[in-house]
Amino acid sequence: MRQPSNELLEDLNSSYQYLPTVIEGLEAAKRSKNIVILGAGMAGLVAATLLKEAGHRVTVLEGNNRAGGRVYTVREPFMEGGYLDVGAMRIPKTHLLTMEYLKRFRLPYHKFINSTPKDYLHTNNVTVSRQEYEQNPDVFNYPLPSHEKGKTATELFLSAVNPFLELYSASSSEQQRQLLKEYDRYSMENFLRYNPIGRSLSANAINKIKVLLGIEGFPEFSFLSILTDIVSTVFNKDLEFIEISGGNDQLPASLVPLLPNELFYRKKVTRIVQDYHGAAVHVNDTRTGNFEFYEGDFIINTIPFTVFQFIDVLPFHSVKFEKRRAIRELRNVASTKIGIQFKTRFWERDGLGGSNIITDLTNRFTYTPSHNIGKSGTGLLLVSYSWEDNALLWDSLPKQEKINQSLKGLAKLFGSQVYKEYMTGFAFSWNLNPFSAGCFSLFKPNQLTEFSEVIKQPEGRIHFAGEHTSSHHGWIEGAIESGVRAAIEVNER
Ligand SMILES: Cc1cc2nc3c(=O)[nH]c(=O)nc-3n(C[C@H](O)[C@H](O)[C@H](O)COP(=O)(O)OP(=O)(O)OC[C@H]3O[C@@H](n4cnc5c(N)ncnc54)[C@H](O)[C@@H]3O)c2cc1C
Ligand SMILES: N[C@@H](Cc1ccccc1)C(=O)O
Repeated sequence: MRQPSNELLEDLNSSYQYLPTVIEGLEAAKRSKNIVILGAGMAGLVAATLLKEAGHRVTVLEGNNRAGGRVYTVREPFMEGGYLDVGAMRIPKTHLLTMEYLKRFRLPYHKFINSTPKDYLHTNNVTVSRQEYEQNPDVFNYPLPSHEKGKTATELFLSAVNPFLELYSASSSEQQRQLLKEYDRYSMENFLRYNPIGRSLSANAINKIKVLLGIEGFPEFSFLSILTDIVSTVFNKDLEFIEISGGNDQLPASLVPLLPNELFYRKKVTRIVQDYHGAAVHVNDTRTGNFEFYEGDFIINTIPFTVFQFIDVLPFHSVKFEKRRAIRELRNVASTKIGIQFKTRFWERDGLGGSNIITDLTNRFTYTPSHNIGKSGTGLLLVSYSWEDNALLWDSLPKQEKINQSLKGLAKLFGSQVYKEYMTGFAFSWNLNPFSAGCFSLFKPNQLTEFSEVIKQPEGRIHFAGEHTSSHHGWIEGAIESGVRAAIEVNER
């Protein structure tokens, strides 16, 4: 997909400003402070290491038994070194903060193949390659009016959004602010249906876009957020992606050794109490069952707002009303990933070494691995990757039934060989994960305008980081951006 106007993306992207701090570190602490950091995902780990390097005393409290959070690579129950990035799987090379950390830790990486002309696309019971589809966009027989025929989902989508992007690019800064406020009212569905600036699309054309551009699960979410977070990234064919060779969890794992005496696991935060003296964090140690508390001058919270709702913050009025509203209303969309290990890499016989298969089956997106292409031995497929409504469906099934159903969908593309090739499988629902209650934050209409600033503002001694407080929702880049921002804020207090 052609990148929507760079101007809109650059205006909404504020991570680049933090690159110097990632490279050079924070300014030395004027006064060493005690800082308690909640969560050892990428945001917490980045904030903690920067503040420790600057001379502060940090304590990181992680509720789970591992660091990394939503960067999560699964190696069990797979054999022969098979692994699956169940969380973050691809890193855009334009995500400079993330790329800087890969460089710092000398982490090996290779191209993540995000789409190829040979990708299978399967909708309305028709299977063709991406190349065939792009040559004949009507191959899936979507019932469309004549003026919408002959166009791919991307072309239909761009025909609807380009007038807005062009108006935005041609506007002054003040006019752009007004445009964002005005267009923030729209969900993706309503923008496409009632397009205030261009030609509205038919319901069937919108369905073609939702299925093939992956937004079928959350059309009621913000037009602007889906456009900037999703469609301009994972469906942008000009964007190059990489993955860390051996699993993306090596990135958080590289930060952990920098915190040998500061990082504590299975410390589930239950309460925060702050006053003009300082702040205390109450935890339940899930190993011993003991209740403990940790005191500090300041707190950096990276826990996603979803599960943060289970944490008491006292005194009640030390958190302003608008922040509490954002904590209640900001969603983490659901996502499920199902990985299956097979005896051979049978998909490579169809030329699908590294590919992104898109279907309207319950599997939705299938990715063949971008590593070990052409090598003999077992192969590990991300058989199903789904978001929001498409993902919630999978929560209705027990684990083995998830595996069986995803195999059934795969057999529609590769035949019954999938059953003979099957070795073992793994399924993970981020919606059912007690440490995130979802996959990544995504604004609903009006939340870009109403929440963008309030969600990252400190509340007394509590600072807020995490991908949801960043300009890159749903990306490691956003977590790093927010960790650096919060570290700068606390370092300067
Ligand atoms: C399925 C999926 C696919 C993704 N794909 C990509 C991708 O391809 N590329 C990309 O760049 N990004 C991707 N992301 C997004 C990326 O993984 C996240 O944006 C990033 O990892 C979030 O980091 P964080 O530190 O903000 O939050 P988290 O990683 O969620 O860290 C928060 C930490 O807080 C802990 N915690 C929660 N509750 C408590 C509590 N009560 N007490 C103590 N600790 C607690 C959690 O265990 C966790 O470790 C994906 C995410 C998912 C889920
Ligand atoms: N970054 C994740 C999820 C995501 C996609 C698009 C937008 C926001 C988040 C992925 O690449 O799959």
